[in-house]
Amino acid sequence: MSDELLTSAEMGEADRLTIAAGPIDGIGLMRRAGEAVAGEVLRRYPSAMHVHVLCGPGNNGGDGYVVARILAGSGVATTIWASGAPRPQSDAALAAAECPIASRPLSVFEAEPGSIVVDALYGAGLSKPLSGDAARAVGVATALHLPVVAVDLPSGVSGDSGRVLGVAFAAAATVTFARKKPGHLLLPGRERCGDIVLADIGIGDDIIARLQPRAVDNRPAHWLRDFPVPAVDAHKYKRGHVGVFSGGPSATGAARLSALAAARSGAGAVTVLSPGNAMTVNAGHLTSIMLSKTDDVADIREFVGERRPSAFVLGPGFGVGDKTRTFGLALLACGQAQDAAAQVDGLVFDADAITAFREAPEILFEAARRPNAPALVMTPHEGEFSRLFPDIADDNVSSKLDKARAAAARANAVIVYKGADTVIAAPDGRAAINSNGAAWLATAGSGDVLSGITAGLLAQAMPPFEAACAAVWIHADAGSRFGPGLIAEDLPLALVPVLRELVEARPKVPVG
Ligand SMILES: NC(=O)C1=CN([C@@H]2O[C@H](COP(=O)(O)OP(=O)(O)OC[C@H]3O[C@@H](n4cnc5c(N)ncnc54)[C@H](OP(=O)(O)O)[C@@H]3O)[C@@H](O)[C@H]2O)[C@@H](O)CC1
Ligand SMILES: Nc1ncnc2c1ncn2[C@@H]1O[C@H](COP(=O)(O)OP(=O)(O)O)[C@@H](O)[C@H]1O
Ligand SMILES: [K+]
Repeated sequence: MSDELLTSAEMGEADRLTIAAGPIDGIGLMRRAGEAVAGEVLRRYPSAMHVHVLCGPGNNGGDGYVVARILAGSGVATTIWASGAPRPQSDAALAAAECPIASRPLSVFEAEPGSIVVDALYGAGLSKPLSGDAARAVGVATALHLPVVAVDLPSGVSGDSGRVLGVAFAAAATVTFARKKPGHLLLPGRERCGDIVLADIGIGDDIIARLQPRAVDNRPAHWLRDFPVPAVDAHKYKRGHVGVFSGGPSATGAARLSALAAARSGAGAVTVLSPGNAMTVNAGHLTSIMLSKTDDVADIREFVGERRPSAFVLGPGFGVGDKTRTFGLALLACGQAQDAAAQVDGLVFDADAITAFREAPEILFEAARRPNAPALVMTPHEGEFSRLFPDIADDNVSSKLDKARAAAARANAVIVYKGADTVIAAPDGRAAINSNGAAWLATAGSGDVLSGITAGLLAQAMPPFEAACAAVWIHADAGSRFGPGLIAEDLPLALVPVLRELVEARPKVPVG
């Protein structure tokens, strides 16, 4: 599997372990890295007249000297612009010594329209914002609209966080090695990378496995084996029953969107739990989805005892107030009931169910930490995240990945930190970054659909982290396929072809 994401520290360790295991040494890895980049330049720009290779002082620059040697050897006019000499005896110094082209100082870098830039200034070792000659080089490339091929990362982009330190190149393509890094998927880094090419430079899967990376690029391979399909003897309640709480008479649509999505995702039964004063409105808009009057905690208990739901959605359109907190805490206490049948497997708290706890988040976290509490998945967008986790949100150094993980650990919940680069994190540190979305999903009610898909999968006994990862991927795939014109009402039906392909692919995934 090659979807693991490596931090720069993990990549350095992979490098070290590979060299220690032999037979490939540091300069060997560097030669392979440079060969991969040069190959990509020649493949993309076969008639390039002139390539400018910008080399930094570290190993990223070392890769650049290899690229320049190979391009020049292929007959391409190549100029090296160097920022500082490599450290003596380093692999980069060896690579520079093997390169027959004299370098010119980066401080006088100039280029002509139509030429190509290879950015080998800084990669995993980026330690501060780009300034001086490097920042000027970014300006030159940008002003002339020169295609840039970045080595490992566009200089200026942090591989761990995807942040831009100062300024950064906007590459047409980025060639990285062994595994992608979080900064290739997190924004704004993702946008600066262009096409990402993953090159095998001889760092084996066994080495990566020894590092036990905890973050992945969210793809079906990670959760498909847990993806539910109905058993031959299924009946509707065996497929899982989801309860979705509705808001008052003028705020019922969000719950219905969520309910429809839960049903499309395979829950055998879905009930909208409506306040008495919104029953008529809801009844007028529901067909296969059931409806039950729910005004207080006693109504919830009765529903749980009699109808045996396995998952709930609380929050979409529900309103922020005492009732939201009371309902949320009552749901989290479901596992504490004496009646074992009153066990609820999973809860999805979205929107108002998150905001409602902004003044006293600890009460929510404590309830979620209690033994036997149902598994909790929370799906905050950026605003909701900062209401529940203000200190984590305000941290200007941590990545979105780190933030989601910290929040998951604190809340004992799976956190789906939404956005164009949604991060899913579990309390145990596992995390995934989603990259198959599209901006078409930025439409009102889209998040309500996501919470419904998540609950639908939870109700079918999919484990919470996997259910959340699957829901995010499925939602994003449906939205990207639908494309222009998408509104949230379209999403439940747009799930159908996505689900069909997953079900068809499922048996091919090795179990174990
Ligand atoms: N690991 C592997 O498996 C493999 C790794 N490989 C390659 O190695 C790369 C990592 O190399 P690396 O560790 O030497 O770091 P690199 O990115 O060259 O930067 C360090 C130098 O830049 C300097 N510097 C940093 N930021 C700066 C700034 N803004 N402005 C000015 N200076 C700045 C920094 O200075 P310092 O922080 O020490 O002050 C230091 O001198 C990796 O991206 C990949 O391309 C491949 O060869 C294949 C195998
Ligand atoms: N630019 C984007 N690219 C990909 N996905 C996006 C983008 N903008 C929003 N989304 C996704 O759309 C959904 C919006 O959810 P949310 O903000 O809760 O909206 P609402 O409250 O209107 O339902 C989330 O799943 C989010 O990840
Ligand atoms: K670079």
